[in-house]
Amino acid sequence: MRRLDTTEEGFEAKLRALLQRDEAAVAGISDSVRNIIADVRGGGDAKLVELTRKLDRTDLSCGLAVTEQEVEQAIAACSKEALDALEIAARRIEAYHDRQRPEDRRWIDDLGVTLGWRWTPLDAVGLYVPGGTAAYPSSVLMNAIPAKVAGVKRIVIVTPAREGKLNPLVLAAAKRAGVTEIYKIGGAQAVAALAYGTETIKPVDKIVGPGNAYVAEAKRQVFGHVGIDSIAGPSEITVIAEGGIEASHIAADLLSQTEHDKLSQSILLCCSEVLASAVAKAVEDQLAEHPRREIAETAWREQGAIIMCEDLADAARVSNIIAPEHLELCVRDPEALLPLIDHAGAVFLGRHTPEAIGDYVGGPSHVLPTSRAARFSSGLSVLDFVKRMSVTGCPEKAFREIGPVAATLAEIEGLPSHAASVTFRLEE
Ligand SMILES: NC(=O)c1ccc[n+]([C@@H]2O[C@H](COP(=O)([O-])OP(=O)(O)OC[C@H]3O[C@@H](n4cnc5c(N)ncnc54)[C@H](O)[C@@H]3O)[C@@H](O)[C@H]2O)c1
Ligand SMILES: N[C@H](CO)Cc1c[nH]c[nH+]1
Ligand SMILES: [Zn+2]
Repeated sequence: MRRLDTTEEGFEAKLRALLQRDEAAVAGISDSVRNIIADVRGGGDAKLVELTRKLDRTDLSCGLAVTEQEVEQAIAACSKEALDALEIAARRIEAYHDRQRPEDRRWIDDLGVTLGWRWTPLDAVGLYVPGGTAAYPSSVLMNAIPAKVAGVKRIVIVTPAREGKLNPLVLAAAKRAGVTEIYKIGGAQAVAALAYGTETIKPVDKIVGPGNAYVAEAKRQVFGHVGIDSIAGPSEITVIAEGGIEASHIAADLLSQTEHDKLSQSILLCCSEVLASAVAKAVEDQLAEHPRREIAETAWREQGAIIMCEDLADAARVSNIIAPEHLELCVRDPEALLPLIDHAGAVFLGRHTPEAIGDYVGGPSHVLPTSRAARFSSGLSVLDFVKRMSVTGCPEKAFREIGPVAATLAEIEGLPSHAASVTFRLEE
C-alpha cells in the first residue's frame, strides 16, 4: 500500500503512476488474448472445448450449452433464502431500469418537415458473467435486466464453469432475468465465440459485462466487429472519509473491492492522520483472517493507497483524477460534496451506503467503467441495449424549399448523383 500526500512534491505524477495499473498487465497478456481469439475464429467449438479444458479444467465435449433441465435442477438446489434475496434484488434493479427507457420524439418544424427519432432494441447481445475466482449471480441480474427492459430478444450468457460446475444461483438468476441461452465458457475464448460465432453459438451484435483482464482485453480487441459497453475490468473503490467514521467499516469497504482480483485497486482519501492510521491497521487486522487473503492482500499491497488531502474539496479534486469505478462519500454531508464530483462510475452517499449495496441491491447496474474510463463513459444501462434512428419526412412544399440547398451543397462536394436525386424531383 502506498501513502501519499497531496502537498508533497510531484504528487500528481506519483498518483498517475499509481493509476497506471492495468496498462502494464494488459501489455503482458494482449498477445495471448489475440492468439486465443484467432484460435476460436479458426477452430470453432473444438477449440473452445480444448481451451476450456486447459484454462478452466472443464470437459465440455458433451456440449457447451446449459440445458433447460440443468436450469430447473439448479433452481431446485437453491435455498429459499437465496431465491428470496435474488427476487428482491431483481425487482429493485427492474424498477430502476424501467425509468431509464428513452422516449421516441416526433415534431414538425416551421417548414412542415417531420423530424424526430425512434429507439429500437438490439437483436442479440452477449453478456459476460465472471466466474473465475468467484461466482456472480448478481452480475447476471445487473447485465440481463437492463437488456430485457430494453426489449432485446436474444440474450446470451457466457460464464466459465469452474471444474465443470456452475453456481446454481447463477442459473436461477438467468432464468429470472429472461436469458435465452447460456454457455459454460469464459475468458477471451468466450468473448471470441460471441463475436465471431462457432458451430453452436450464433454471433451477437454487442458484448457487455465485467470480467478479469483477459476478458477486458478481449472485448477491446473485438470492438468494431461487435459493439461493447465500457471496459469493466478489475474492480476499484475510492473512499472519501471524514474523521469520526468507524475505521473498521472503511477498511471493510476498501477490502470489499480488493477481494475481487489481485489487480483490483482501493484508495482512501482523507484529511485526518488519526483516521488514516486507524484504517491502515484495521485493513491489516481484517486481512489476517480473510478467506480470500491471497487475492485481497496482493491487491492492497500492490495497488492500494491512502492519500492525505488538505480538505474535502481537495479530496474531490483527487477523486476526479482517479475517476474510480465506485466512489463512497463517507462524510457527514455527502450532498454538499456531490456537486464537486465529476467523474466516477457510481457514487454512494453517506456512511450507511457501503458500496456493497450497489453491488447487489441498490438498483443501478454494478457493471461500471474501470481504469479511469469513468472520465468518458458510464455504467451499463438500458441505453446500452438500444439504438436511436433519426426520422425525416418532407411534404412536397417543404422539399421544394430545402431541396435546392441540398442540391447546391452536393454540387460543391462534387457529387452529381446526390444533386440529381434532388433536382429531378424539383423539375417534376
Ligand atoms: N467492473 C465491474 O463492473 C465488475 C463487476 C463484477 C466483477 N468484476 C471483475 O470481474 C473479474 C472476475 O474475474 P475472475 O477471474 O474471477 O473471472 P472471469 O470470468 O472474468 O475470468 C476467468 C477466465 O479468465 C481466463 N483466464 C484466467 N487465466 C488465464 C490465462 N493465464 N490465460 C488465458 N486465460 C485465462 C479463463 O478463461 C477463465 O475462464 C474481477 O476482476 C472483478 O473485479 C468487475
Ligand atoms: N464490485 C463488483 C463490480 O466491480 C460487482 C460485484 C458483484 N458481486 C460483488 N461485487
Ligand atoms: Zn464487489
